[in-house]
Amino acid sequence: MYLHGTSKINGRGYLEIGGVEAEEIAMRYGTPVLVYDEELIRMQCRKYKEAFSKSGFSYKVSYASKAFLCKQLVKLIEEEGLALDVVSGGELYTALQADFPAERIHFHGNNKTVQEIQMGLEAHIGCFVVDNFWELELLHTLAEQRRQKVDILLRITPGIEASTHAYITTGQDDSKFGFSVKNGQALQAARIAVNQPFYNLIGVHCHIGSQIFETVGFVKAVEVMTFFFKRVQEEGHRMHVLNLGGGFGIRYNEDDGPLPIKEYIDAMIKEVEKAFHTEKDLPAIWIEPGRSIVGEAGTTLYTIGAIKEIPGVRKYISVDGGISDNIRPALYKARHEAMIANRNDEQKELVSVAGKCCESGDMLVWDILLPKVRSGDILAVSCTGAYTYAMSNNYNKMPRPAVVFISGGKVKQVIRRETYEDLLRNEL
Ligand SMILES: Cc1ncc(COP(=O)(O)O)c(C=O)c1O
Ligand SMILES: N[C@@H](CCCC[NH3+])C(=O)O
Repeated sequence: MYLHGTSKINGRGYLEIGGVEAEEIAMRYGTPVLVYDEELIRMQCRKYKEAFSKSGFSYKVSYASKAFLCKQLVKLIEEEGLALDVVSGGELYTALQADFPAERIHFHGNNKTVQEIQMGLEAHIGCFVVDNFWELELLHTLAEQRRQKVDILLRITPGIEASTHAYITTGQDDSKFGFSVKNGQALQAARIAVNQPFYNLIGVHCHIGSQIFETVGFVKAVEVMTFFFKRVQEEGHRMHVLNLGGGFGIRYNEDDGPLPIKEYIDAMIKEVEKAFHTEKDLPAIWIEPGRSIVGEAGTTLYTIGAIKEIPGVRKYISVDGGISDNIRPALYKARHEAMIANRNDEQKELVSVAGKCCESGDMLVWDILLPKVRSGDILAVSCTGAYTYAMSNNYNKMPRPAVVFISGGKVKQVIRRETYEDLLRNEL
């Protein structure tokens, strides 16, 4: 297993994260437990800021909170000086409960409800990213009722489709998100926005996809976005924000080849500079990474229970979690790496790791070489920091795991494990 951040194999041959043995964490908090390497999260935040600050460009780095959100993480993001991207009332509520400065929050989403918009208006968040004509009208009506002027970005579909490893430029935008540049709806939306008295159209936004390993898609997006940006300015309306979204890839397994953060940012900056002739015309670049801030920092620890061998077919080792705490392998065929945290025997055997949910598809890792395991061993699955807890569920009435942050040898529980009572909390 590739070791990220402060993870290492110690002298005993055991996995250590942030100076603490994984086995000790498992014993103290039970399993499954999601362990975050706090130093690695902070390092990722700083890498983004450094990439921009050295360029002299005006910028804003927002953490896309959909990847993982809890109050303690909000505090960390605040301390690191990042802004926050939310996509729902629940995410906004969490941020506000953790006292995140509202003016540093922007609100995404293709179907914000009246209640969610009201919440954002009441909190005086930094801006809304308006996604469609319905919202363009609704948000303005609600802002007008409150006599409150709001800053908005328009979410634009630049017509670039990003897949995991490659890019295909699509002729037409078939997406539930945003206004298409190609069919003219983006320009139509901009014209409406600039004529609305309670709107201040400060810029445009796009997001081309997630887990991207190349710069070419971002560069193409900048081409389309700067073209559109200038087109709106030609009509006499000045904007100053170009939000290019998130999507920067991470290393889940040996086949993944993400670029250093600086390379993505440099490529974007270079292309933006190309499009504007004078420095005073340059917009601020905003980005909103999620996965690359928290993904590699997360490791899930499980206890191995049943071991089943089908001679000549496969050996299954089952753990005390599964699709309820990490749906990514089942949903995207995502390949996470794993290791036995409390032993490092030389001799390895091929096994597959199964979850305990009642689905044949509840497999965490297929075909992996592990030391000969025993029931009670601790299995560590790496790179589980993004879109795992955030997408967790109570299928089979599985309680959600505990979450801990580790830094400098200190473990801090940030989310307690759900109890069976929690599972019935809302039942009448
Ligand atoms: C609008 C928007 N911004 C940011 C992100 C974060 O993307 P990632 O986690 O890949 O950085 C997403 C998710 O794909 C998104 O939809
Ligand atoms: N949830 C997905 C990515 C979605 C990104 C959000 N728009 C994942 O785990 O990879």
